[in-house]
Amino acid sequence: MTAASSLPPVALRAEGVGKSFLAGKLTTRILHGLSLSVHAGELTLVAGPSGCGKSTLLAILSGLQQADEGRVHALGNALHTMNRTALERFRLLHTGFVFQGFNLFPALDALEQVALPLRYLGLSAAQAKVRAVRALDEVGLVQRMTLKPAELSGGEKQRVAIARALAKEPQLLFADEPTSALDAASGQIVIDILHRVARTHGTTVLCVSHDPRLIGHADRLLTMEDGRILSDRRLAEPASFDVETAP
Ligand SMILES: Nc1ncnc2c1ncn2[C@@H]1O[C@H](COP(=O)(O)OP(=O)(O)OP(=O)(O)O)[C@@H](O)[C@H]1O
Repeated sequence: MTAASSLPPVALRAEGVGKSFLAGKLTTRILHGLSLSVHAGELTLVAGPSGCGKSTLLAILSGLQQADEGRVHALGNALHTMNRTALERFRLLHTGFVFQGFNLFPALDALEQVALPLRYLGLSAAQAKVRAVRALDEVGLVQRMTLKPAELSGGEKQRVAIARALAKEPQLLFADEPTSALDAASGQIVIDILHRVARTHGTTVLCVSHDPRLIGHADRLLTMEDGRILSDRRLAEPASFDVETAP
């Protein structure tokens, strides 16, 4: 496959996805028969105004929530047919998450934060430590791995959260407003890391955000409004792709 002339394989596909929420007695439709494809090894950014359904879309594409209608395929798996247990297993094996609020344990140091989920994957303590150190090195935090969240800056906390997600070596990385709580410089570092992860590991990175600083760093920008995709813009040449990085 020649990189510049064709797109990488599709890692995530939504077809006719609809979602409604009940608030009090009122049912509000959030996603309106939305369809999209996300390609492997790219950083795809979903932008749009607050409340347009970005986080709901991310939750459905990652198997955190189920759509009311439509079909969702992730790495070839039909998420819309899976029960809760199967979805949990899918997420454990294939996905990493980064959220605005970091979601770190206050009592654990950076190394422990990153190593802990690896134990759930069945790695020994020694294997988990090796992988955790490697992931912390990748985000430039190996020198600070004995520090707890209270001793780290916001940007550093988010980098620990990214390292925790990366250490699992997921094929899919989902980021929900990863830079919103950060100053410009820290936000820049975080988005650079996410882009590099997509390019060097072939990881499919789907990021939802209304932070305009992210746009210049994405390979592709999808704009949402009122539960629909309004525009789809490619910002960089498609990622080069070969069988070694294919999901
Ligand atoms: N579990 C839920 N129950 C009821 N309403 C919900 C639920 N989750 C989301 N919503 C509503 O769905 C709409 C879309 O929410 P969503 O978080 O997907 O939007 P968003 O584009 O990510 O917004 P923001 O940029 O502010 O995070 C909002 O009006 C929200 O209140």
